Amino acid sequence: MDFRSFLCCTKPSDRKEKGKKEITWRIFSLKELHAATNNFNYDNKLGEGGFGSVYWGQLWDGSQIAVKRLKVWSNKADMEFAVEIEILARVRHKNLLSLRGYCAEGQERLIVYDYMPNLSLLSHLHGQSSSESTLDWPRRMAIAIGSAEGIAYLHHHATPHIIHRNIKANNVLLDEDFKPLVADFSFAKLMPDGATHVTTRVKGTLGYMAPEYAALGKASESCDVYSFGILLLELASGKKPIEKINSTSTRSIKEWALPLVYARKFSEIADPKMNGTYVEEELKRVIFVGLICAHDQPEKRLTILEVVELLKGELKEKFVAIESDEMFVTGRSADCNDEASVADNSSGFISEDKQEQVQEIEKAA
Ligand SMILES: Nc1ncnc2c1ncn2[C@@H]1O[C@H](COP(=O)(O)OP(=O)(O)OP(=O)(O)O)[C@@H](O)[C@H]1O
Repeated sequence: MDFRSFLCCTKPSDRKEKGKKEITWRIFSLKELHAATNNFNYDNKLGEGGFGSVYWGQLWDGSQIAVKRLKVWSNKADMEFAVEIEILARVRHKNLLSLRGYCAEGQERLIVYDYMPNLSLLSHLHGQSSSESTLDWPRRMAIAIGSAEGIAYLHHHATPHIIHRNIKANNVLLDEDFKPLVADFSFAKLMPDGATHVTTRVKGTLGYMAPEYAALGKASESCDVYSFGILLLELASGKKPIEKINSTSTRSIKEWALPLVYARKFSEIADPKMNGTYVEEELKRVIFVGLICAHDQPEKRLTILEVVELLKGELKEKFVAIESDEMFVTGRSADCNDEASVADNSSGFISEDKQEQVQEIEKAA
């Protein structure tokens, strides 16, 4: 199917707010995007992902944009492009990076977003901005709550519900006030009404993938919750989801954090870059919620709505129950059995091509 037929129902939306008509996105010409990005100049390049490269640009009105340009055209890539546009055009929430527009001319496929001046959470935790200690504790809490609210919109308010399938620190972008915006819907799936999961070809990032999804391709909202749990642990500790401990083995963030939680040594989990300046109760909350979200058994995980409330300090009784969960009181829990310890992939990125053995069934349960 050509993307044009796929997008036949996706028109720039007119939203009436207080009598004002707001056009939320539009179609860009290739010429306009060439002009905005200085012909996709290398100096404008912000980074590269599975879909292609992302460039900074400026439009004639002075507004700054980020343009994602498809690497190599293929029918499959065209379809993924259409899926991302289709999903982006549906979502509008303060914590989701929305669509500014797209361009499809010849074999060129480009997606246009607002530029996020503070780039990704990854760059502040582990990348070029990490030495500047830009993330104090209040900022980390606001990022945790805001991104959970963005995901809650996808899981509970969008129609049909949407699973993101690639929640990770590179996909949480930060605006000028460090407000988080969940981005990158290239792997997202629309959940058929009433379905508990969809079985699909595995795509995602090692270290963030729920075990039942990595092994069986069973994707559901709770897979996003798992990934978000890993993200919470990363945000609290500044550690990467998977760490190389010697030339042959790796350790997941869960394997590292759980023994410290058994010993209730929360200060040893806290990111040293915060120099001890965090709210202990909140740190504990982020760690317990992160670990229970990243439980190997999907039924033990929380819903993202519960996550939002718990992070805000609500659902006190639920939190007491979480703290005394067997995961945190027994010795080494069987829960450390995630894909991280068996897989070592330097990019951490799983594309469909590397997973040809997993059959795409696309069947609603
Ligand atoms: N709107 C934006 N504003 C600022 N930077 C952005 C924007 N969108 C993407 N980027 C940056 O561009 C880079 C590439 O992003 P992209 O979403 O293509 O890939 P990724 O998330 O790094 O990897 P993957 O494709 O594996 O998910 C990232 O470093 C991201 O921080």
